[in-house]
Amino acid sequence: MNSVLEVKQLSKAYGRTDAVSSLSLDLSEQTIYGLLGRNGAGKTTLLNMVTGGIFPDGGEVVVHGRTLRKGEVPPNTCYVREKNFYPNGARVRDVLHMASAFHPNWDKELAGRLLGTFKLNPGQKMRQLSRGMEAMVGNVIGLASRAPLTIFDEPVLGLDVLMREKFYRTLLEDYAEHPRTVLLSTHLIDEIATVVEQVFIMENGSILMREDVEHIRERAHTVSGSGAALQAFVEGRRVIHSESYGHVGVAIVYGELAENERREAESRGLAIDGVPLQKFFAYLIEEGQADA
Ligand SMILES: Nc1ncnc2c1ncn2[C@@H]1O[C@H](COP(=O)(O)OP(=O)(O)OP(=O)(O)O)[C@@H](O)[C@H]1O
Repeated sequence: MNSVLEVKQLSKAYGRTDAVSSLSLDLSEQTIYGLLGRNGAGKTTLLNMVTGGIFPDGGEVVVHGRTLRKGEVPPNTCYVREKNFYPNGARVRDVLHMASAFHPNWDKELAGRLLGTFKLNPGQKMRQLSRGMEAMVGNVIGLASRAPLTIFDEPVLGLDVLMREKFYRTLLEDYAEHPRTVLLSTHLIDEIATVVEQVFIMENGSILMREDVEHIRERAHTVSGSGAALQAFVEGRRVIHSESYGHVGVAIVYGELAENERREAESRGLAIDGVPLQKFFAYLIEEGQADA
């Protein structure tokens, strides 16, 4: 598959803070990706460099095969920021109209329909919108742009559960008919687990893991039982996290478990369960910090 975005050894420091350090990643066409990381992990700094908002200290950004020059905004890309500044007095319809001028694939009919779906009044002034409604205007732009590379930074922040679900459902429906590359940056993995195909887990300005969501589900296990049996079972495996309560222990193990390995665990009185992705993500980051 063709590469839509290549980030090569990208770095950006603010004073002594390495917001992004020598980070590389690549996104292929027609795939939905998640960029996951806690507050301050460096996601927004990375996205700002990818979309030409800030210039890196080092490294390269290649969008649709072209290296971005200083100050250049990447072509065929829509970036829905977490925070936006709108002209004074601008109304929802004005903001959509402005956005339509930047995106050659803009679907006016879809934009109009989405305003209805998300209960937005086109005549309302932007500064009168709630935080969630303002985020939704950005999301309408991201969806209606149909840009070959569409990036959403924390798209559901400030939205209620119903609106979050509506946004994800609409994204998937539109993606099914108009596949493109979508990157969703968030700190809420469970919410996007059914939407994204691959995730990049970011911490301290670096990528800790790049993995298919399905693989994470298949490979992340909670193994629990007597401490001695658990100790023997996890020997040689990747243990992301472990806890013990007296003689009983719980370990989060990452890796494939064959049928005979499961049977072996059961015969030792160990129970094997899945791991909620948000928990896995938190443990992985803890492990990364312990290793650092
Ligand atoms: N303009 C700036 N000046 C100084 N430090 C900054 C600036 N922007 C970001 N940083 C620092 O760089 C690091 C990464 O911040 P960044 O906003 O990229 O993280 P993030 O993953 O997007 O976090 P969040 O989810 O909270 O938005 C943080 O330590 C932050 O304090």
